[in-house]
Amino acid sequence: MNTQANDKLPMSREAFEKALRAKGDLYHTQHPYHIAMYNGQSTPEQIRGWVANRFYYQISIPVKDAAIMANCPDRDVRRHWVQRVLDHDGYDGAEGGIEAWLRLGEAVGLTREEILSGEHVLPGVRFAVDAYINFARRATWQEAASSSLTELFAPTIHQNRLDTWPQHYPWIKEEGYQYFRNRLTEARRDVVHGLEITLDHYTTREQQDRMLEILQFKLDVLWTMLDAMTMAYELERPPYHTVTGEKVFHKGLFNE
Ligand SMILES: O=C(O)c1cc(C(=O)O)c2c(n1)C(=O)C(=O)c1cc(C(=O)O)[nH]c1-2
Repeated sequence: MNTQANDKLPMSREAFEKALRAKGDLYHTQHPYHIAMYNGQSTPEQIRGWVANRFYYQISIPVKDAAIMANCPDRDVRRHWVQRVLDHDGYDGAEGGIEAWLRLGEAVGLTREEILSGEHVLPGVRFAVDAYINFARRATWQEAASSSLTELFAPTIHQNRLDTWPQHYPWIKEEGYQYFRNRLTEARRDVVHGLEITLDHYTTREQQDRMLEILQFKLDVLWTMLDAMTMAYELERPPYHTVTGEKVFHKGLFNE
């Protein structure tokens, strides 16, 4: 049997979806920074560092989604996709995810001003998030859309936080948890649409393999953000720590 030729056969829709879901093994749920957070081993400073840094991801998501729409000539897709921007930015009658994240920030003891200033955002986090935005700007809309599919694995991580954080961190105010609650339904809905686009679009084996690389790229973005936070808040080696304790790293250049 010529296995090489067989290797090139496209995966069925089911097999392709299974291969995508298998990437969940590499989701940032497995990162030691996250493991520490839901095992109750994180200090308030580590939680605050995570919330302040993740804010940069939160404000970048709608920019990324608007970039996807800007490249998409399909009106039906845009009608669906625009909901993601509204989910984060909010609209009349709905405060949106960015506002909910700011409340999470306040609930863990940060001020709105310090979150909004971006002063805590580490260069490694910025570069990782910017890579995601830039990918969405340059890729085809289908490729950019499918890169959101790490969201397949996100409801578990949000639920996990809701299940474990209140017991471990009684000092976090209850109103901070609304973001995670909202995402349980929003992410599940996003995934249905993202998966439909992805399973329809990648039909040759070569394309399917490329899509798995795209998903790996996105996993790399998420993992790298936590690596930067590990250096700063666990190993206490933030950038320039050999020179100064000041947060001298750049801010205010992009997306702010
Ligand atoms: O807290 C998390 O672990 C997590 C992960 C992800 C993800 O997998 O990219 C998203 C979110 N949260 C999230 O809240 C969110 O709105 C979101 C949008 C997207 C995306 O790629 O379009 N990912 C994520």
